[in-house]
Amino acid sequence: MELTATILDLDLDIFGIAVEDVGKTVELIKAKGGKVTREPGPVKGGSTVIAFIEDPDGYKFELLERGPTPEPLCQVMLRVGDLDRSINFYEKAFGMELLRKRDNPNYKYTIAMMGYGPEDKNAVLELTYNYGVTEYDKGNAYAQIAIGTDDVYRTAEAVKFFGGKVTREPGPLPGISTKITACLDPDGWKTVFVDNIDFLKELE
Ligand SMILES: C[C@@H](O)C(=O)SC[C@H](NC(=O)CC[C@H](N)C(=O)O)C(=O)NCC(=O)O
Repeated sequence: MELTATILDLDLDIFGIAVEDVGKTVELIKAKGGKVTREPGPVKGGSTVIAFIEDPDGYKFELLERGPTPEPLCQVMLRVGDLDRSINFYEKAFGMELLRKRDNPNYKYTIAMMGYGPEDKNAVLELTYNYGVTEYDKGNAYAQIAIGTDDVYRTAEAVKFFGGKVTREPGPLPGISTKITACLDPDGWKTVFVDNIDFLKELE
């Protein structure tokens, strides 16, 4: 079995990109030789027009039809094995808000949108629970999301307290002194937290 294909065919996350016309975007992608894996049309069980595409490495992107937005990279979808456990973790340890929850019994899944502000203006995490599926293979291609924090030390404490695993203790990165910490959520999905002020200094 070919390893890379196996990993990328598994249940890796999907990045969501908001575009104003999914049909036109898909035409452009096809014209440039890109791969479209799901043609434009309403999402099953809903009305939002979506399409799926893959980049040359096999990462999946969902195009979602929306009005203009300051943040087109609008979602990262993570499949989780226990939705309430994940909602609780992202609320308490990461300080996110449950923006909405939608059950789709016809297609046997429930999603919970988690974020730091409304979905039309901020990138959000889309936690997906497939009925009866409690574990996923993660492969070794996808790495992490990064989130800014005002205090990496307190963040790491909160992560430990609410059931996450700190994989990189908080502190400065050798060489550039930006403070970071890294952790796994209860499903093993990784996040790196970066000190907000240190990060801005890196951009100077
Ligand atoms: C608009 C917003 O609600 C969506 O795009 S949901 C997309 C939908 N998600 C799922 O089906 C999640 C469950 C699935 N079993 C999984 O694990 O990915 C989706 O992908 N729909 C596909 C379609 O063709 O409509």
